[in-house]
Amino acid sequence: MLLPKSVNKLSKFRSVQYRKYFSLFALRDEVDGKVIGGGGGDRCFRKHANFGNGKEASNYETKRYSFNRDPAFLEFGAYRTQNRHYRSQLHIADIKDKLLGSLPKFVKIVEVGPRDGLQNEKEIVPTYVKVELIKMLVSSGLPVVEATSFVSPKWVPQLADAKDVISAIQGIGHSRFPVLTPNLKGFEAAMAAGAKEVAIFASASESFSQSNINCSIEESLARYRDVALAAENHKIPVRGYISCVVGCPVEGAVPPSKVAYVAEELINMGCAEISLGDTIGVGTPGTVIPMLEAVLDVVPLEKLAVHFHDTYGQALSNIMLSLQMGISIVDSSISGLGGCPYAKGASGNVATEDVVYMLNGLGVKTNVDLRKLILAGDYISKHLGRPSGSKAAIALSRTLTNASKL
Ligand SMILES: CC(C)(COP(=O)([O-])OP(=O)([O-])OC[C@H]1O[C@@H](n2cnc3c(N)ncnc32)[C@H](O)[C@@H]1OP(=O)([O-])[O-])[C@@H](O)C(=O)NCCC(=O)NCCSC(=O)C[C@@](C)(O)CC(=O)[O-]
Repeated sequence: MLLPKSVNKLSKFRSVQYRKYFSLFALRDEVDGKVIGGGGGDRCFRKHANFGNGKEASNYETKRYSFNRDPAFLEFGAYRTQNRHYRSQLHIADIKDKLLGSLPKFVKIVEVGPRDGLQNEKEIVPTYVKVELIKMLVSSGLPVVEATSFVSPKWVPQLADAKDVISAIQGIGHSRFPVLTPNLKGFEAAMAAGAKEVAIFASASESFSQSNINCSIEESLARYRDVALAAENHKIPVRGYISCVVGCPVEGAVPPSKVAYVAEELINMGCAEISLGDTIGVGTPGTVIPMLEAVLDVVPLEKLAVHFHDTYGQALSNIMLSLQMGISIVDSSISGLGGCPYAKGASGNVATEDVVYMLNGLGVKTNVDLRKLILAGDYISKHLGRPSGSKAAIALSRTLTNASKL
């Protein structure tokens, strides 16, 4: 391959394949994901990062790189030694396009920490702490913060203050605050408290349905039809969850066809969105792909959300492949809080900070400010008296010297 010799020649390349090449080598700020540099290899990366920071690189090393200061052209750079000429390997862009070309440009993050994250906490978290957490999450730019559940306080004592939480967050920011409602009783209580969106939660596993909501899958679907109808009358959007989409703590592997069946029932009753929950975090890309394929056969892509727990450390890889399959709604929980009271051993959801960090690195927009997110995680982790479950938050808190001063 001949290296282009002039900017004019490069411009020709740029007009055709600029985006591809540029993002292949883009170096992004680790916190906000903004592009600060790029290049065709480690060395180009470093040099370009220097320019991105506004510093002139004037040492001998610099001269050995063939690159232009315009970030758009850097990817065409090459590294030469006396014996070898290292090229930018433009064909790698095809691989990148194959692997990442289908990623959505924007991902909507549904923060479930105040509900899914806290519902499993044994010590009751005071209402004011929940409200402050929600305010901090809203200020980070999260578009949806699932706030609480209107379930039986005997079943989930931690969320017995649902009414107070909802009334305290009325009018905060521009985020939406859906709440879980297992039946008409919960729906009516949610409406009375001022909730404007609800979520219903079915399961693809019979055993889990029994242990979580004390009824069979069919009974739950009948209840949810009533809730969905009531919501339609109130012009309230309904989200439908399906638990155990890959595995169940009692039954083991769950067939994708069963998930597809429940998903279609939920769609038919009017759910605006279906969130697929790997409740016990056993899924891997190998088991998640067939499940998503089965559901995509009956639910439009834009209505699907993924909800991965990170029990086996698989959540980010499962999210990545979901994005590659075109899904653009991802549930996550601040600091990786959570677990389900009716799924023993299930750990928290994937941490929101980790998801945002990954999406920033991929150049996928979320409109979420990772610094503010880290502050929210810091707040709740301190209250709970344990370290954050987010690896990105822990690592960044070290480098961002004092997170509370950001
Ligand atoms: C569904 C029920 C209520 C059935 O519970 P039940 O005991 O079968 O219901 P019941 O109708 O016989 O009522 C029993 C008592 O609960 C009351 N009750 C009944 N409904 C309500 C209500 N809405 N709000 C407040 N109180 C309620 C009702 O009034 C009665 O009170 P009593 O007469 O004994 O004083 C119960 O099983 C329940 O509340 N379960 C909720 C369990 C739960 O919240 N699980 C966690 C959420 S799901 C999840 O985390 C998974 C997900 C979504 O994140 C996705 C994933 O990761 O997989």
